[in-house]
Amino acid sequence: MVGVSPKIAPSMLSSDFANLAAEAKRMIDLGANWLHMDIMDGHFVPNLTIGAPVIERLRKHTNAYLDCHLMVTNPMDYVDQMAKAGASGFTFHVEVAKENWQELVKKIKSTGMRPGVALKPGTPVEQVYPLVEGTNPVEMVLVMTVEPGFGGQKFMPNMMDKVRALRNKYPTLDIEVDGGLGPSTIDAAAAAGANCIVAGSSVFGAPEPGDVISLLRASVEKAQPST
Ligand SMILES: O=C(CO)[C@@H](O)[C@H](O)COP(=O)(O)O
Repeated sequence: MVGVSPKIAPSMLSSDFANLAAEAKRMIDLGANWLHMDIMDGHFVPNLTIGAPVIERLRKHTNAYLDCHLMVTNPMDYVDQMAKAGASGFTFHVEVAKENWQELVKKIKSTGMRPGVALKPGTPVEQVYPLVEGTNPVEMVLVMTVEPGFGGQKFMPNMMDKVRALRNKYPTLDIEVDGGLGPSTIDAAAAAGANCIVAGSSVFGAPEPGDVISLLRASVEKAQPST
């Protein structure tokens, strides 16, 4: 498989938010590629987390790629503030961008952030195809493997059909999976074709988080040799 490399992204939702800068450094020192930041507005999902002010403060402590997942009803309202705060990737949900995704992707790109699109478990994968194939395409698809909103939920193996369909169509696309990923579920996700792996509770809850990060990476490398 050419062009995709493993990106292991601990979900900072499971970190000690009171020590976010130290937690971010700890994850990068342990081998994480990205830091996954869950932005929730209490409306698109029934939970409220962090927003641009926290990204901005965290950015002062790390150069890491901040992979921001916007679980919000009005993603357009967040583009400028997230870019100014120092977000690296801006992934919005297709369910709330059916009308304006072209404008949204254009705006995200104009700020220098990398656009991605996410889909909830109940959303057919076909809905994201136009966003990957357009003249101004997204650069990542995030397949939710739990209902968005909370960490610590059970991985939904039937979402692997979506991952497989995307990988078959787009051999070099970054495909991210998020929700319930850990040592017991990574092989299914990697075999289906996911290369960007978000993992919260399995990493932060482990006695040796670095071992889990290494295991996740090894599984992706084994399933998808990148040369
Ligand atoms: O976006 C979300 C939840 O909505 C995720 O990023 C979770 O935070 C992943 O947590 P685990 O399922 O790995 O514990």
